[in-house]
Amino acid sequence: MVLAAVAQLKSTGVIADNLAASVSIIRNASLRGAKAIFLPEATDFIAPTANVAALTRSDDNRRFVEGIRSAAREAGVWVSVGIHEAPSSSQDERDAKDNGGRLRCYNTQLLIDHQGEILDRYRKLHLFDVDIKGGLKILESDSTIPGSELLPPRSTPVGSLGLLTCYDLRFPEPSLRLRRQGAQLLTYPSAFTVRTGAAHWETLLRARAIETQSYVLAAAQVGAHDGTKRTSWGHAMIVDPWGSVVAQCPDIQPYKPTFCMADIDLEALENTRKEMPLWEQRRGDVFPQI
Ligand SMILES: O=C(O)CNC(=O)[C@H](CS)NC(=O)CCC(=O)C(=O)O
Repeated sequence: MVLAAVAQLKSTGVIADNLAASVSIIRNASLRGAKAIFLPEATDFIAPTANVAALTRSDDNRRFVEGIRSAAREAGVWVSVGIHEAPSSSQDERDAKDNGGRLRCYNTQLLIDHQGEILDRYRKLHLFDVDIKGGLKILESDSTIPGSELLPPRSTPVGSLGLLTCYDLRFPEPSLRLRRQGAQLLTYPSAFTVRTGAAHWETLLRARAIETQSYVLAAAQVGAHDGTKRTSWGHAMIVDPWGSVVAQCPDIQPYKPTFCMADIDLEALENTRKEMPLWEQRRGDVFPQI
């Protein structure tokens, strides 16, 4: 058995503050025995859309990534963290411009090992473009370039880990593909809205855990983000392969940076999979594409 921690915090437009909160969570969770620590989507900053391109390319943002890598190395733990990632070459930068000529970025989850090395950069595949009556209109693709590939699961101290992000949660096909490729845990760093989170968040997380018979690690942004109209749902949690919520962060205001932890029991996971062998029962003859 090994402990995993998921974080809940409220990122602001001040990158250095968000780094300090994240480093403190990494240190405290590792002191309490966690071997892998999961931070939310957009932990580096949440700011008005007009500021996203410049903040993404700022020295502060480079320092953010270096600071998380150092904290992982010093604590000797693995860290997953959601960031805004600039395209790496000037050609990619040109391709990244939106219709208005604005520079876009990737919504990226970094997976960092206990030595501070960045092993994976998962770029969010499904972007949150919605227009819901009652005032929820968000066009993530205005500021974000969609990723183009699912990464194979990565072997970590808490098990074989599949990387996904936030809105990807609504699409079962990548989670099923990752499970077929051997994932035992799925991670969804998120910044769900209050409107959709109240209705769908826990149900979707538990559904993904139940149908893939995997742990689901869901770090989350929480609360009203300064300078924006956005408020995040929080409810960061860990769900086990049977679908039980085995850890959840507090929903008490004022929101403080926090984390919750659960034991990852891979033996119980394998038993669950043996007792109800969904993967031997799938109708690949009828649904070959997964
Ligand atoms: O890049 C950033 O600044 C942070 N990213 C986000 O907050 C993203 C895109 S706007 N949020 C979601 O995907 C929410 C999904 C959601 O709420 C749902 O599926 O219901």
